Amino acid sequence: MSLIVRKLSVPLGECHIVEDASLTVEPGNLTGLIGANGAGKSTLMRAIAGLLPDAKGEVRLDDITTASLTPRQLAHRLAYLPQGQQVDWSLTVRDVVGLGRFPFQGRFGRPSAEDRAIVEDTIGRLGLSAIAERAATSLSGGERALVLLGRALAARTPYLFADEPTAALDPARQLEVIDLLSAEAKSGKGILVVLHDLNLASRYLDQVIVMHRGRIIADGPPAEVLCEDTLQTAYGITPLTGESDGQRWLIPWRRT
Ligand SMILES: Nc1ncnc2c1ncn2[C@@H]1O[C@H](COP(=O)(O)OP(=O)(O)OP(=O)(O)O)[C@@H](O)[C@H]1O
Repeated sequence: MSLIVRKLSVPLGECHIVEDASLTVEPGNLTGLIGANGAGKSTLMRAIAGLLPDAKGEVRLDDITTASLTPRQLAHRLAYLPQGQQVDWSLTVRDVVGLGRFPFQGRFGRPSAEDRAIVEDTIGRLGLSAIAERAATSLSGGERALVLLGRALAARTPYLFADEPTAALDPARQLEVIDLLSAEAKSGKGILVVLHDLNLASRYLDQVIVMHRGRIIADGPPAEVLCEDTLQTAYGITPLTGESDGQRWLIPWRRT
């Protein structure tokens, strides 16, 4: 059981934004997609999530081709947190998190007791209880990012995609969210996250996939993949690395 992507390409006119991408997201693993701005990470994630009809290639979710699933069937298996999403709806924080349960309700169905319990649990885990009744449009950037992550988590799908879930967060919240995603993975979910923070990638990811100009140039455990050569190709940087508490840390040190 896993999410397997084979030779996925996203055409744009005569060229490709993503070309021949093959990867596997294993349940139990926190898998990261990294690479420079414009490398194709969000496009690849959106294509895997079935949001780009022009994409070519195959995506199999636990041995089922996603092309054969209805949007609702796919939403039962995969939740997707887009990059930097705004909230324009006049809903409370609790309502926005509750939208994550929508695919599990009938057309005119009301949230079940289980739906409500999952929403409260998600709000609690993300530390949002104190603002649960606030209008979502009144939130700070970091609060909004947590609420939208809550919506994706509340779906409780076996696979979760999150595009830069830590980008708007302060350092403590970044650690909190990556710890939470790590715990979700350990509980058996297959999680794919886009990250720009190489230190979080080095310390927390089980598997790192590096993109460069629309192609995957490396895929493996952080200790192997986050090496000088790959980081130079991907970003044109030299890292500074070290070890603390048995974990390897890594910070971008100079441009090369
Ligand atoms: N509809 C489109 N039309 C033209 N160019 C596009 C379109 N969608 C994406 N691109 C281009 O494709 C490239 C990859 O975009 P993508 O958003 O996947 O990058 P990314 O790796 O997620 O970048 P970032 O780290 O900046 O979020 C970028 O150069 C982007 O401008």
